[in-house]
Amino acid sequence: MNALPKIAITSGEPAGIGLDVCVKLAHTALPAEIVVLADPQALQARAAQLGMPLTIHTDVRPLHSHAGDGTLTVLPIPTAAPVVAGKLDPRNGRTVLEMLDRALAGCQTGEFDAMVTAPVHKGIINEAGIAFTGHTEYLAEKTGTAQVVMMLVGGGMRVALATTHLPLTQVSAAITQASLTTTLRILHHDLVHTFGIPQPRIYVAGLNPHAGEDGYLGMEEIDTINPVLTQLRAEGMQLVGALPADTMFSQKNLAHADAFLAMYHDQGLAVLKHASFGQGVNVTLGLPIIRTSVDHGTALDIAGSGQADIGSMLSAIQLAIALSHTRKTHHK
Ligand SMILES: NC(=O)c1ccc[n+]([C@@H]2O[C@H](COP(=O)([O-])OP(=O)(O)OC[C@H]3O[C@@H](n4cnc5c(N)ncnc54)[C@H](O)[C@@H]3O)[C@@H](O)[C@H]2O)c1
Ligand SMILES: N[C@H](C(=O)O)[C@H](O)COP(=O)(O)O
Repeated sequence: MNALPKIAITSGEPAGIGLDVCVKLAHTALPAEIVVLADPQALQARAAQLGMPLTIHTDVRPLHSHAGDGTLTVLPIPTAAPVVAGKLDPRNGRTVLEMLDRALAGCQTGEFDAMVTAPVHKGIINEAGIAFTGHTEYLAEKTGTAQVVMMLVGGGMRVALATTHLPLTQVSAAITQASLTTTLRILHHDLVHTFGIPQPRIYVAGLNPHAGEDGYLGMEEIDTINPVLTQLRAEGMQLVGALPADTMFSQKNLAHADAFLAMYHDQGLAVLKHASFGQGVNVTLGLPIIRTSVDHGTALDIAGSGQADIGSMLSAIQLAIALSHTRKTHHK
C-alpha cells in the first residue's frame, strides 16, 4: 500500500472562501498527495483576484507529495454558473454536491484515502431545491450509515454532539435512549480505535439548565440521559454526567476529559470555537470512510479579499493524514 496518503479536498461553495483556501494551499507543502475538486477556471480567477501565482494540473500525474510550489492537482468539477466571490448563486448548489459525490466515490473505491471538505452554504443548496442540512448528514445518507457522530477537535478538547443541525424545538425529541446509546458507542469506539485512547473518559452534558435540577428544570436527564450512562458504565465505559453544561468545560474538566458530549450544536461548538476558531477540525465518526473538515463557514464577507486564514484547513488535512495512516496500519 502507498505510504503517501492521497487526500481529496472538496473546495465547497464557490462564492465562499473555499477557493481562497485552496489557492493558499498551493503554497503550503504537505506530506500527502493532494487533489482539489474545483472548477479550474473559477480557481484560477480567484488566484488572480488574490494576486497569487497558481499553476493547475488537471492531468494524472505520477505520485508526488504536495510541494507547496504554487501548483495544484485539480479534479475538474465545472460550476453551472459563473462564480463571483461573495455572491451566492443557487445554480451552483448542485455543483457543490457533485464535488462531495465524486470525493466520496473516490474514497469508497480506494482512489483517495480521505476527503477533507471546505465549507458549503446550506441555505443556497436548499434554495437550489435540494434538501440539505450538512455534510455530516449527507455523507451518512450517501453511505447508508444509520447514525454518525459529529466531533470537533481544537483548543485542547474534543467535543462531540448528540444532535447536529436541528432546530432547537426538535432537539429534545431527537435525543432518545437508543440514539444516545449509539452516539456514545460510536464515540467510545473511535476514541479507542482511531485516536488511540485505551480507556477514554467521556464527560456528558445534560440538556437542561443545571442538568435539570433534579427534574425541576426538565426531565430529559432523569428519563433519558442518566439511564443510558448507567447502562453503558455497567459495560465498562468511563462516563461522567449528566453534567450542567455551563460548568462542564471548566479547566479542571478539560484536564481530565478525553472528550465531551454536548446534547446540541451550539451547547458544544460555541465553547470549542471560542477556544480555537480558525484552527479546529470537524471529523465525522462512524462513517466507512475518513472525512474531516474545517471549523468555519463560507465567510462570504471576506471571500476574494485575501483575509481567509487556512489554519483550520491545514489542521483538517493533518488529521486526515494521521487517520489515513492509522487506518492503513490497522488494515495491514
Ligand atoms: N464546514 C462547513 O461546511 C461549514 C461550517 C460552518 C458553517 N458553514 C456554513 O457557512 C455559512 C456561513 O456561516 P457563518 O456566517 O455562521 O460562519 P462563518 O464561519 O462563515 O463566518 C463567521 C465569521 O468568521 C469569519 N471567518 C470564517 N472563516 C474564516 C477564515 N478561515 N479566516 C478568517 N475569517 C474567517 C467570517 O469572515 C465571519 O466574520 C452558513 O451557511 C453555514 O451553515 C459551513
Ligand atoms: N456544524 C459545523 C460547524 O459549525 O462547524 C458545520 O455546520 C459543518 O457541518 P457539516 O460538516 O455537517 O457540514
